[in-house]
Amino acid sequence: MQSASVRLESEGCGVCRRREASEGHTRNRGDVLVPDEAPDSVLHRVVESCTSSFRFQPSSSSTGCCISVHFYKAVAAPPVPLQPLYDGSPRCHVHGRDVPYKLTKTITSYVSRELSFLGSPRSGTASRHSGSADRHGGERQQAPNVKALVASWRLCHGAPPSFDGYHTIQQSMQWRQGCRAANFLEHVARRARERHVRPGARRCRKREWALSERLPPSTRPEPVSGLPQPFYKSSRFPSPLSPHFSLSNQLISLSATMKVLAILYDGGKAAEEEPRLLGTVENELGIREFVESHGHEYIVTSDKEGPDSAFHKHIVDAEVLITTPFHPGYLTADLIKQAKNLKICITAGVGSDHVDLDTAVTHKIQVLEVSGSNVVSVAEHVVMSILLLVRNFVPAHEMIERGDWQVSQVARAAFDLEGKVVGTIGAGRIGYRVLQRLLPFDCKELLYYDYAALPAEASKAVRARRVEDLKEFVSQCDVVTVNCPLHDGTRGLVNTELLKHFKKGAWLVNTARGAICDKDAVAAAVSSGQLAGYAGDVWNVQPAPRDHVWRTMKNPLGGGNGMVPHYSGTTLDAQARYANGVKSILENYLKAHPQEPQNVIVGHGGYATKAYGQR
Ligand SMILES: NC(=O)c1ccc[n+]([C@@H]2O[C@H](COP(=O)([O-])OP(=O)(O)OC[C@H]3O[C@@H](n4cnc5c(N)ncnc54)[C@H](O)[C@@H]3O)[C@@H](O)[C@H]2O)c1
Repeated sequence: MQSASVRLESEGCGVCRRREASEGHTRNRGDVLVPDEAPDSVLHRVVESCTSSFRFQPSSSSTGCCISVHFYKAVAAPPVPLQPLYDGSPRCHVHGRDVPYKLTKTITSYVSRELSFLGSPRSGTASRHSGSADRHGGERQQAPNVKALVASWRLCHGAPPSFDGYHTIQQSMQWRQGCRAANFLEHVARRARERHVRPGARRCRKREWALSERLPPSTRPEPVSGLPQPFYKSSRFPSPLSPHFSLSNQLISLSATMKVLAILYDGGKAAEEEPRLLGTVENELGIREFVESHGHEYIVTSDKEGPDSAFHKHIVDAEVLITTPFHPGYLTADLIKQAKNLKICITAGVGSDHVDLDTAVTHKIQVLEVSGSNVVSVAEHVVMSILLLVRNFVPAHEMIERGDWQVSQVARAAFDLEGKVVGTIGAGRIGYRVLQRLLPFDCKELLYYDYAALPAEASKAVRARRVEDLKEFVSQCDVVTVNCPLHDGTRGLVNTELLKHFKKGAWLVNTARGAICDKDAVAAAVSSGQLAGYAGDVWNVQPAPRDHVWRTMKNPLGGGNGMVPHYSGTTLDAQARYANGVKSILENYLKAHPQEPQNVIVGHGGYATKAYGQR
């Protein structure tokens, strides 16, 4: 028996091919058989679908994309087995990177499905144009060619092929990222959409796109026995039995709309006047056009508290969540459980403690932040806060505003930073930059407490000494600055007990996270004079309630408060950096490119950093 075959072959781009040739590696390929007795219309339909969707001509290949499609008539007698389309591992190398490879399989399964649903040659089912009655009416059996496909797949794989379209599509939605082929699919979808919104523009698939958009659920036929249910049940995809089903529709669906939800802070008039306030609801991180040009929905809100909030409402079907530490949308374990589509959380800034990271790990949700985007901004703020506390700046300025002039009143609590011992809890990106910036002040000593020791060269460069015991560390410092992330090991770290070990009259600066310091313990220590002052911009709840004790606490001399709203890491310079960073993380996600390793807090199913607790 002669067979017509459709061969889907992963051809690879020039870079991949050269690399693979040098490694002696051959690409995997997949053949889908069209039995010889299949009516020409079936083959015609497949070829037409593939050519229109992939825009490859029969027997042609392309190096513009990692997928090419070959059509040919095989003369070999069956069984011409289905070649494994991928090697069992869901990954391959593209441009030397480890990226998902499953997409080729997905395409093959679509083609298989096209074939199988177009009908059994024996039952004489129909061509594209004549077959709608056939596809809708009467009972259909699983087509013999499906069985043949399953059987030959079994021969090759020892397992049946996945005809479970739902499963495959779901997965390919994930695999889309990083796979060069996915770019192509997105391109196809985008072109289709563009054409749709520009009626009359060139000959196009506008009709198909419009139909798939309009297809009401009721037009989807009931499941057919013997075929997997989930595929039919998926509301995203028209049934293959529908007259509107086509490979190209499926491909468009593949890159269908996802919801990107951003929780940002209200910028009000300031944001209207200053477009560089990118982290605001008004200016939307400057990525609306980018997100929407990819056909995705972009929801931006500041309404984040309580079950009726926009955050709680939209998180249920959002695929991407963007939050900012300056106005954090708290993604609790409960919310994660409700967020069935959620794949990736992006922190517009640094510090992802507003996400329940352990639950994100178990739900395989990636958590990324724009590492380094505002570390200089914060380090500068830390140095400023140390100086304003040590030099008693705030009461001096308030005196001037009041119209008073009493030098002794403020000078009695003012000191030089020179000759003091300053220590940082956490010597990561920010902590280390603080040490670097303190170097010219000729402090008596610079100390750090961190479970990860600095490399010898790095600690030598800032002349910092590591102290391994926290109580011992604080007891040696005149100034303590907190620069570690908030996690189980640091929540409430600076509490009544630890404060007893501070030098009497020490200064404490915390720009890391409010909850690292016990609110009431700190307020008590400031008012008793155990701490000469406390400064920072982070609060245990944000926005801080009007009556938060840290707003008004004072030391016995009426000073010692350097609190400001959470803004040290959101200078206009920092906003430009983290908005860009969010965009490039999103871009990588959409294109399935690997993320920058330093941005990954939780990767696929595991922590990618050691900064959030010793593991
Ligand atoms: N106020 C702001 O605007 C702002 C902006 C950016 C970052 N931050 C906060 O600063 C934190 C640090 O940022 P980074 O970029 O320096 O992070 P980083 O990951 O570079 O450094 C964190 C350091 O803390 C250390 N650490 C973790 N747990 C510790 C513990 N229990 N004791 C001692 N050290 C510990 C880690 O080992 C690491 O060296 C962020 O997690 C965030 O919470 C605040």
